[in-house]
Amino acid sequence: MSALANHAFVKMNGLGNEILVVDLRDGAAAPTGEEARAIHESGLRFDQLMTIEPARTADIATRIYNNDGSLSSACGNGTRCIAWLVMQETGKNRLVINSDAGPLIATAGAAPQTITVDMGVPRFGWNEIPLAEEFRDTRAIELQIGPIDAPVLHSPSVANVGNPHAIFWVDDVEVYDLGRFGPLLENHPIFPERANISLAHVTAPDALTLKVWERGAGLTRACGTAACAAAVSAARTRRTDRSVTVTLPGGPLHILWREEDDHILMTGPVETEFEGRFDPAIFAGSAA
Ligand SMILES: N[C@H](CCC[C@H](N)C(=O)O)C(=O)O
Repeated sequence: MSALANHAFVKMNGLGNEILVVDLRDGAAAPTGEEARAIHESGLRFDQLMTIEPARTADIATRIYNNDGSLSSACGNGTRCIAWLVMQETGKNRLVINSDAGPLIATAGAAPQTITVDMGVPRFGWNEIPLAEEFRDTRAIELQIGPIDAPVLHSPSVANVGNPHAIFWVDDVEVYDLGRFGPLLENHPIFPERANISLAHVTAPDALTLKVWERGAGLTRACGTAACAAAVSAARTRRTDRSVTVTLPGGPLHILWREEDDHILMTGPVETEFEGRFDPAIFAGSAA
């Protein structure tokens, strides 16, 4: 029987990005990808499942599962959610969180239930995204979708902010069928680790609108790492300044790509929805 049978969880969201938090500081084993997918498919739906785990060299550690069971090294909205929970429990207003993308610093925001996370430094090298072949200028790579002579989407910027992202620059995020193009681009052979796919519409030097097809999760109401990737790509292609408000379907995030050290600071809200325990029947079919 799975170690998660009857285990507690907290359902949260960050701007509507659905996050299921599982606190494993009681020593319970982390779920397998198959178990994470089984939880989602049981009807307890999420975009990402995030664990809270003990850490020797940080306040906590976390593991991030997409709802298809794949692991991600970064999740901005989910990191705000787990940081907020631990801050409520400990009274701390600053936490160090060990993630597969490295240590993240979370601090309590000025407004209630807002958190700022230092998401680290973006990487732009073709082999850091990663891409399957060399591209010297990752501000616009040769990738398009649609007829060769009249591509629907083309020349995306790519960035890695703990996970791989491709951002297509458009004049209206709603006129493209991202639900149809997203999986084709997510799984394109140019992305050996797949990629998160965004449509970005720059509306002012300090503002852009974003719509995201997430790797391993599909269309979501918000994606923190996509907001970070789009903000730094907009700045490096001189479309915006380094401090922008990114408006997603679920609402706005503020992103600052700090000049002095190139760290990305993401600020946004968290919301707690409900708590529960996993029905053992969820895991009946999984190998564990
Ligand atoms: N929703 C998350 C991103 C999850 C990324 C995941 N889709 C992947 O990279 O595989 C966020 O707020 O950053």
